[in-house]
Amino acid sequence: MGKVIAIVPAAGSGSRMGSTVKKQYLQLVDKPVIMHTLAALEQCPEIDGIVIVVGPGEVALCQEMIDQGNALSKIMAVVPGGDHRQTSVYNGLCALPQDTELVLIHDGARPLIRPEEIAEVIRVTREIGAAALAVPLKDTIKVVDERGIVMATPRRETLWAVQTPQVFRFSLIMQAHRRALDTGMLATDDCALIEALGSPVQLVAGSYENLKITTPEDLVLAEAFIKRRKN
Ligand SMILES: Nc1ccn([C@@H]2O[C@H](COP(=O)(O)OP(=O)(O)OP(=O)(O)O)[C@@H](O)[C@H]2O)c(=O)n1
Ligand SMILES: C[C@](O)(CO)[C@H](O)COP(=O)(O)O
Repeated sequence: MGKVIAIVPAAGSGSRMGSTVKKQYLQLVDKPVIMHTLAALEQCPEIDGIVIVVGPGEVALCQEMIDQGNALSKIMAVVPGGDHRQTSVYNGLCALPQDTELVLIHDGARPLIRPEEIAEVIRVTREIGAAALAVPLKDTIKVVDERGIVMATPRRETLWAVQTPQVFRFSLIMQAHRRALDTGMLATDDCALIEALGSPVQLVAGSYENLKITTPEDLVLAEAFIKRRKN
């Protein structure tokens, strides 16, 4: 069997957080957000290596942070990202070794992922080729026009909020990204690129705790979840 390598896109600007320090480097209880994320990936026995994608000017800073947090032995490379999440992931894909079998993509800004959830998505990907963690939506969703007038109310039972990790066979995700480059498709997650190929993506029920740190209130929630886990 080939290797399972994680790509951690962490090159975003965090505009919705509105803080001077980028959200992936903000302190969350005992360490920066990104270090929580890396620790969970490190602890998952199914993962063989980790490639981190950071802002073009942050490679040295990130490398230094990793060297200081000396419990991280799986980091293979820190590479510069691009203007969009999709470009950052593609840069990570281009840095993977040839013997990679499965690629696991996990947002640097999702620090509450659990090693056992990661392992389950990997297990399902071995059967299907593409899988992602997700949760059923709790709210009723409205589709609106540009004035905010409601156009439709989709049936909630059909709606899931997709998270990361998203895991793919290496050849499949490479094909999907290259096709997106050719067609100019830009998506906010990697599953959408697989869907565009017409290939199946299996969702795996995850946890509402695996939130993405996006706006300031997410930090309050994440801190509460971490403290509850410590107790
Ligand atoms: N050019 C980009 C944009 C995003 N990301 C990463 O993709 C993940 C999810 O993106 P998001 O939460 O949207 O992060 P930002 O783009 O940083 O946030 P915002 O949209 O608020 O600016 C984050 O770990 C982020 O660092 C990335 O690697 N490269
Ligand atoms: C990939 C993702 O985490 C799935 O929820 C998300 O789409 C990435 O960030 P964004 O906030 O949607 O741009």
